[in-house]
Amino acid sequence: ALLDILEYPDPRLNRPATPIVRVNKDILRLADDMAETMYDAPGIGLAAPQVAAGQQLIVVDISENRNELLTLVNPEIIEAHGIEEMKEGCLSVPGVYELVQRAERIKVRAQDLQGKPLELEADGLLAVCLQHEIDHLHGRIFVEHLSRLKQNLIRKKLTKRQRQAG
Ligand SMILES: O=C(O)C[C@@H](Cc1ccccc1)C(=O)SCC(=O)c1ccccc1
Ligand SMILES: [Zn+2]
Repeated sequence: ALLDILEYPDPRLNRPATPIVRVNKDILRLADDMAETMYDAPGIGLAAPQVAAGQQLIVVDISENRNELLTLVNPEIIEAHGIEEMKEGCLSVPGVYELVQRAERIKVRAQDLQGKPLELEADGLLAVCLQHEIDHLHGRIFVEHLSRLKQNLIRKKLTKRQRQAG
């Protein structure tokens, strides 16, 4: 099912997600709904806090044909190297695209939906997207990497937009 994506500055976006102890059918359903919601948005990633779910679960698909879904349970960055800048967007901050500095290459440890441990190395867009999604699990939005001034402008713009939307 399509889920509602929370919009900045919703306080639920700043709440750290809790680790998933056991992947049960509710988590499987959430992962499925998150993937459907990501493809529909469209986006290249989505984190559970963005759909008001407080679990450590993210979905990512940066493929051209939108058919290489990556679902990560309790993901954590265990290695980070270099620095790169990339323009980022966020489904919770519609219409805002800003340059953000992140690690150029990372190693991520997680579990898959069968609860099996997995480790993956990433660079380029996948590394940026994984860092962006894992930030969401810690209650961090990409705009928080920007200047205070920019954050205030974005907050004003979005709250005005939300008022108009009624
Ligand atoms: O809010 C999110 O987590 C989704 C976000 C992920 C992301 C985008 C760019 C850099 C880092 C992380 C998005 O997918 S925003 C939409 C977007 O960037 C996009 C949408 C369709 C095709 C390609 C990109
Ligand atoms: Zn985001």
